[in-house]
Amino acid sequence: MLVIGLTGGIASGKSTVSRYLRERGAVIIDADALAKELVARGTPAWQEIVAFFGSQVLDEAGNIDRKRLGQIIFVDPQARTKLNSIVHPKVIEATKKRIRELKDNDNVPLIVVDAPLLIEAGMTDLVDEVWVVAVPVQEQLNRLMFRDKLSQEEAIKRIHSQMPLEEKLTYADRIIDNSGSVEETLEILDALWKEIVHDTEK
Ligand SMILES: CC(C)(COP(=O)(O)OP(=O)(O)OC[C@H]1O[C@@H](n2cnc3c(N)ncnc32)[C@H](O)[C@@H]1O)[C@@H](O)C(=O)NCCC(=O)NCCS
Ligand SMILES: Nc1ncnc2c1ncn2[C@@H]1O[C@H](COP(=O)(O)OP(=O)(O)OP(=O)(O)O)[C@@H](O)[C@H]1O
Repeated sequence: MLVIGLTGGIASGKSTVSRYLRERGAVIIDADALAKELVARGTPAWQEIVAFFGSQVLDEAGNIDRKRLGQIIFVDPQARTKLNSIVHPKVIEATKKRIRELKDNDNVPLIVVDAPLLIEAGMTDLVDEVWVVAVPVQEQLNRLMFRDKLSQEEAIKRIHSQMPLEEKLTYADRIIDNSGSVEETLEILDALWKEIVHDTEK
């Protein structure tokens, strides 16, 4: 069973790609969602985050205030490294476990690990192929500012908090060009799906 690691910069279009693959029958492991579960109130990761960042990153109910934490880690590399060191090992373990469970299920045609930091977090060993969703940085910036209602300065900081696209591309087994319309990307994926499912049935 093929395990694909789907990655790409912030707002490059990973969710758009993974939604299509899910509709075709792939099972998606969403690393952002796993990370969210792993920092739920009272968990060991939550405790470590509160110990380091203080209660300024909690909302009134004691949950992590993601907006607040984001405002810190996207501008402060040391804080980001610390958060990553708390969360990433746990995301890796949870992803490994989920892949093992899914591999025991014969009905799953394709497993997709949707992880924005697949390469940065050292998760490429968990997957058979790395797919990188690519958009020119100016287009990425426009889409990010529009989607998350960020200023240009805030959006640039977020983009710069990740590995540059050119470096990500050196890890890519396949590059998914999402610079055109969504319809064009879906056509690319359609062809890719036929090729992959055909290959795995051989
Ligand atoms: C920083 C946090 C609090 C922001 O939460 P928020 O709900 O606003 O955003 P969300 O989780 O949807 O992430 C949006 C995007 O930001 C980027 N991003 C998230 N965390 C990071 C990070 N540590 N470094 C660089 N980019 C990141 C990703 O492209 C992601 O898709 C949250 O993303 C977080 O806890 N990040 C650390 C966990 C992580 O590394 N997740 C990715 C697993 S591969
Ligand atoms: N081909 C496209 N043309 C125009 N807009 C697009 C295209 N693909 C995606 N978008 C839009 O760009 C934004 C970012 O896309 P998406 O949310 O899929 O990115 P992502 O990589 O999953 O983001 P994140 O890293 O934050 O998880 C969304 O508002 C989406 O609707």
